[in-house]
Amino acid sequence: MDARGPKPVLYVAACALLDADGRILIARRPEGKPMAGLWEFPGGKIEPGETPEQAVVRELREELSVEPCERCLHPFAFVSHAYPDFHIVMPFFLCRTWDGFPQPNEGQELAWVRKEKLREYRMPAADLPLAAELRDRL
Ligand SMILES: Nc1nc2c([nH]c(=O)n2[C@H]2C[C@H](O)[C@@H](COP(=O)(O)OP(=O)(O)OP(=O)(O)O)O2)c(=O)[nH]1
Repeated sequence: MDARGPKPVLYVAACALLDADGRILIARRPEGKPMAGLWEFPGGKIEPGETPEQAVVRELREELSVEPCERCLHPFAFVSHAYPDFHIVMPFFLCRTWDGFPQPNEGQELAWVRKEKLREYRMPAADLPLAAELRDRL
């Protein structure tokens, strides 16, 4: 807490789609959004009443026209990170099976990246431990 009072806590759910070659899908946050230009894992805010899995399924559908089945989402790690203005809590899933071919529905750039190469893409601070976990544990 500081003079401005407690920071809001933001609950976000995200997912690494893994293709048959072991590459990971990342998306570049479009202009106009907070953290524009940084590369992130697909996902978004968890809405009231949603489970993290439901939030991931909804966000993948909206952002990428991809349909994972909920049971194909495997919990992998979670993030708890203090940004200057908010605190993010982010359950993070792996998914190897989905329907559809990822489309950049929100004008975002997409990239399929090998885990060793993730560090070459600038990511939000909260994602850095996730990129390291993917490198070490996949
Ligand atoms: N989707 C996603 N968001 C991340 C990651 N890392 C990270 O710090 N974030 C932050 C950025 C945002 O402050 C927040 C996600 O909010 P968002 O704006 O993408 O969510 P949303 O799609 O629900 O957005 P909106 O409807 O409010 O525009 O979490 C990540 O890997 N993926």
